[in-house]
Amino acid sequence: MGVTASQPIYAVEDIPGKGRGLIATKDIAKGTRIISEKPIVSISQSGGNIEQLQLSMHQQVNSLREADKQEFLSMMNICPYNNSTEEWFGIVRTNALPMGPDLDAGGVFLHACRINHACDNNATNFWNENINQLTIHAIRDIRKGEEITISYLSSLRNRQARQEELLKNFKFTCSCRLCSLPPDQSRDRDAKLDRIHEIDGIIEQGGIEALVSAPRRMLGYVDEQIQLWSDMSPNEVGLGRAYPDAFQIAIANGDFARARIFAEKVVDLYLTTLGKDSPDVAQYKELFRDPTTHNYYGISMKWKTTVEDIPIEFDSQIFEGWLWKRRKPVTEGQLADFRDRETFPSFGGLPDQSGCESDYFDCGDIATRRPMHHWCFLAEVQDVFGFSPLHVVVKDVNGVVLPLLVHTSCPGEQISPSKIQKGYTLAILYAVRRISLFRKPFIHLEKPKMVKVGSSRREMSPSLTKTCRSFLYHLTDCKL
Ligand SMILES: C[S@@+](CC[C@H](N)C(=O)[O-])C[C@H]1O[C@@H](n2cnc3c(N)ncnc32)[C@H](O)[C@@H]1O
Repeated sequence: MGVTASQPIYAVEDIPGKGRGLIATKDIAKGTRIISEKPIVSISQSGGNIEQLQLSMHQQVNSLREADKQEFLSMMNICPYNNSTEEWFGIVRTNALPMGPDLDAGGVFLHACRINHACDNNATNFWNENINQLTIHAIRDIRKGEEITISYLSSLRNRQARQEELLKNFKFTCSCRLCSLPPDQSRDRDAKLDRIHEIDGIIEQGGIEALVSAPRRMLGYVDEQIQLWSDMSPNEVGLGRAYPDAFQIAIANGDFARARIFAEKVVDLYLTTLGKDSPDVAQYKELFRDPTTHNYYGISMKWKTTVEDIPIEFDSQIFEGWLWKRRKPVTEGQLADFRDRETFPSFGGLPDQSGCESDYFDCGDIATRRPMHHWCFLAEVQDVFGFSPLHVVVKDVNGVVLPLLVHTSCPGEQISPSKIQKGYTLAILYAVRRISLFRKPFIHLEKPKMVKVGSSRREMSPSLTKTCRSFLYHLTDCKL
């Protein structure tokens, strides 16, 4: 992978209905670098107003070697013009590919700009900052005689959105394999692409905050995106966006093990699409070696793991389940697992009252939100100070001792004093943590029935009382 072709492996030819284009003159293996090229003309968005950009372009074109100038002038122009400056500007506008450190510049490349668009492109373009050149890599095996194509789109959307973007920006109607699918197949694909796009929006909107407040949900979204891509056809560029998201979710929560695996996947993908001399490959190789060097590391340590936590003997389905933290299907009557900190969170792991998205509720609105799964705060009672509201000192599942108030909205249904004693186990279903600056941490409950107390005197109750046991069955059996 990342191989550079030693001789040209393509020829520029006339392509019916598209002007000119690039045709493979040999079989090209996936990952091959087809082109590596410097621009002959470039303009940057930060290079001033339109007159200044036109002047710069004029000077660059006029200083080209005659052969290059003729080649530039033979390039396609989809913009109307009244004079040579406007004509040349139109050529740049039609052909420029993104380049520069922040991709805020556009460059005209003699070879790469002859490549036509396809929504199911077999090659991809990237600006490589290390070698200061634009690269084109094969993202699929390309057969001799096949046209080499890239994507002109900002992202792969549904057919209508793609057609609109291409017509608006490049003045053509795409008739690639994807755009020519029969309506039913196209509808099915479009629904998947719409969902991928929707998830992109959710992840972008959620920002760093959601990576920490709802990491499991966010990881689930990326998992869904990757499954959608695999259902269609593997899309190196789409996956190249999804895996870095998964990496960030893992490392923002201290999950070294998963972060390392995601970093490795990014390296594999980038080797194919960008090549081994790309700065992005170097960056993710370093993150694979030590994920903790990422600046998100340590924002939360909720999922703290080490490299030893990477499972080695699982079959691939179990491994994928572990990697994406997929919820295991529960069978009726199955007891909840005490070691599962999502089902039995510590006090610090409970959802808080803030309106933000969390892994626990279906939406951020306190009035209407519903639990997305079952969870239970378990704690051993260390001391009892009062009953209205319940005021106790407890030790949570992490062994943290803390004073705790349990408020309920129904004063008539307070927990009976006789039910709570030192050494008993307190179990609160769907507990929500509240912390205020001047008060003790507390848990507010809408329904006192959500509190159960067991008389186990053992540390953290593998032998809960019958009440608690049925309560735990309840955790896995009841429908939300
Ligand atoms: C950067 S140029 C590509 C090279 C160009 N075909 C040439 O002859 O120099 C972009 C223009 O090529 C044409 N083009 C690219 N992909 C196409 C496609 N799939 N179908 C039809 N025209 C296409 C459009 O006119 C578009 O504005």
